Amino acid sequence: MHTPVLTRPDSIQRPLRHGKLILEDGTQFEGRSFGYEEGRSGEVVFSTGMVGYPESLTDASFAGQILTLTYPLAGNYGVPSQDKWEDNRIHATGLIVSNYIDTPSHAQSTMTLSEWLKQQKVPALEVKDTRLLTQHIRNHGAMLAKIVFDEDVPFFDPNQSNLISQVSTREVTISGDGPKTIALLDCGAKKNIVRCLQRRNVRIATVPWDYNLFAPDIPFHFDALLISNGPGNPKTATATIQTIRTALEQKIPTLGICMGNHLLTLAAGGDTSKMKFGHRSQNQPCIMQDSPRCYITTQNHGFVVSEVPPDFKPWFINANDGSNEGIMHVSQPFMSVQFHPEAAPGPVDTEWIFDYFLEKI
Ligand SMILES: NC(=O)CC[C@H](N)C(=O)O
Repeated sequence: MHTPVLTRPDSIQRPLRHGKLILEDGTQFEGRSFGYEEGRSGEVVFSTGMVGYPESLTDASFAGQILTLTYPLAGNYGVPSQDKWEDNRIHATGLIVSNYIDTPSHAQSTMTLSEWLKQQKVPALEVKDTRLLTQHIRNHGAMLAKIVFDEDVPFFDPNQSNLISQVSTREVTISGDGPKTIALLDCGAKKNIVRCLQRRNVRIATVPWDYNLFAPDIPFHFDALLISNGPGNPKTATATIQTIRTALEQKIPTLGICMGNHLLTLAAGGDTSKMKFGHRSQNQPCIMQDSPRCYITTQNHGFVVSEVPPDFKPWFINANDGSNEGIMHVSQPFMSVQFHPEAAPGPVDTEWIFDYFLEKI
């Protein structure tokens, strides 16, 4: 009887190339490379989500960050086609995993995670003990780090520069159709924000982070403002903060998402600060104020609202650590959330935030 011979794909027998993850306090992790082999530096962060590496890597909010996945397997469902990504490229600076799986199995997979990282020129290491790395970040706080191969690279602090200007769109784009128009201030917007709005029959004018929405000659009329997610330190986006301030003065309904929560806070006279190690996962519990409801949310942020602006009240509070998860004006339709109602990846339990906002317009 014929015995089938099972051959392992060539890619499994890939040559081993080692690299190091070096933290700013000198801690080092040896790792096996499965991405592009060039040194890079940024801030090392961890995400405790179990899925969603295609969405997270293409989320511009991760620009400047080396993303550590605590779920022990990565790569096992491959990489979907570009229309499923959150932007048309990988934004994360690097990727750290425990076990890389080079034999994906998924109906929508078009390539392996390793092939994708190499194509996109993003380094990645399999360091095995991602638990130790994560405990280290939790104990000592967020820190700078670099992935190095043969040549050393200097540390780079992404929170000192305006990263939003690097990832925002350069042009005005009109999409969707409906009686109302939302101006979307693109600070690095995930594509699922526009997809969620398009499903709700609104017209969307996506504009650059520093676009002057109040210039007399802008080519569209808008009824409301949406401020997107985005990378880095909110205090560097001074042009966006100024635009939001004018929108509030003109009583334009405004919704902020994640970076948008920070920028609305700063525009309205509140304050933001950096958290010890941030929230990155798809199961962050947020309690809606004045209600018994707790929502399970997707999050990815290192900054937080530390001072709610005058005439605003907290809208959501994190059930784990009591931090602010959203604000709402006491009388005007101005609101923002720290989590991602557009999910991608993660639960869609808070997509109603879009409906709630659209009702206010
Ligand atoms: N997802 C986001 O918009 C992140 C906001 C900001 N860059 C932070 O880290 O807090």
